[in-house]
Amino acid sequence: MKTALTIAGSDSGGGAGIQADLKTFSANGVFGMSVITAITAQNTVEVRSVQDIEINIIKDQIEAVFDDIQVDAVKIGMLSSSETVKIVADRLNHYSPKVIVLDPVMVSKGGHHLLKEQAIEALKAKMLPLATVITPNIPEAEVLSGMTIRTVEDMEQACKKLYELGPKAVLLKGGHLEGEPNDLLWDGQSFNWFNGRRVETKNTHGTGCTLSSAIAAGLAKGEELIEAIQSAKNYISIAIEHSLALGHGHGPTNHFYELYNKARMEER
Ligand SMILES: Nc1ncnc2c1ncn2[C@@H]1O[C@H](COP(=O)(O)OP(=O)(O)O)[C@@H](O)[C@H]1O
Ligand SMILES: Cc1ncc(COP(=O)(O)O)c(N)n1
Repeated sequence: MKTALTIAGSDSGGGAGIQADLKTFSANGVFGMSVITAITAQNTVEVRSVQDIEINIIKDQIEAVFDDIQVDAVKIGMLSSSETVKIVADRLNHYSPKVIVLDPVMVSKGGHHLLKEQAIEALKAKMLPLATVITPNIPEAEVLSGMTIRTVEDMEQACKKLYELGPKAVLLKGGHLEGEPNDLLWDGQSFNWFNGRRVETKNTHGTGCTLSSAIAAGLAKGEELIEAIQSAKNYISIAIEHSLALGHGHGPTNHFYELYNKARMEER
């Protein structure tokens, strides 16, 4: 079985972070492993508190996995501090996994900062150049590129600017713009659009985590980047369409809709 490792924060509410990543890996047929960088006390409404995990423990988790188990793809989410960015980058440089999908998580849907401002420069300098693909949303791409993004032309320009920072490809997610949620890929050669249909729902907690983990799962299975993104886009679209109205804020997506649906059909 192919494997994927998430290096990210824990979401007690279960919809984003490590929990979303492991559910996504499982739903997409790869064996999931995790390195926890921070623990968030979080639900669908808010992040109440955050404890960063000690740097040595982050290092030990990464080494424990890589020293023993084949890692077919790495997905990176919440990194929280510049110290965490640096140790993760250092260890990934050492083990050089074939695939690194970097979701440059910065702020939760409720507005809580999940990456300290002082860590943004370290993320740009140390992590972006290691990535097979980065998956920023519009606000994250604005911070990383230093430009405002309102139109399709802005999206194209931002992709090119982010590509200059060193990743092999940039997938800029259009979910935060008005209109259809279309995502744009730039791989230094050409643009590819992955189009979606907007679902009118507030239950979008963990959509970014889920998309990036699904891309990592596809790449772990040996799919080409475009194929992996297309199947991840199909997966997240279904997960949002059947999202769950749990909690009082932004509910989670439905990671196992297809499996539950198949099981129900077979029962009939
Ligand atoms: N309401 C929606 N309906 C359908 N797809 C959506 C919706 N909102 C976001 N998406 C898609 O979900 C994925 C995650 O995007 P986004 O919500 O922008 O990320 P993030 O969680 O990092 O802010 C993207 O493919 C985006 O186009
Ligand atoms: C621990 C953790 N990591 C990431 C996110 C971002 O979630 P989203 O995918 O909705 O941007 C989150 N809310 N909590």
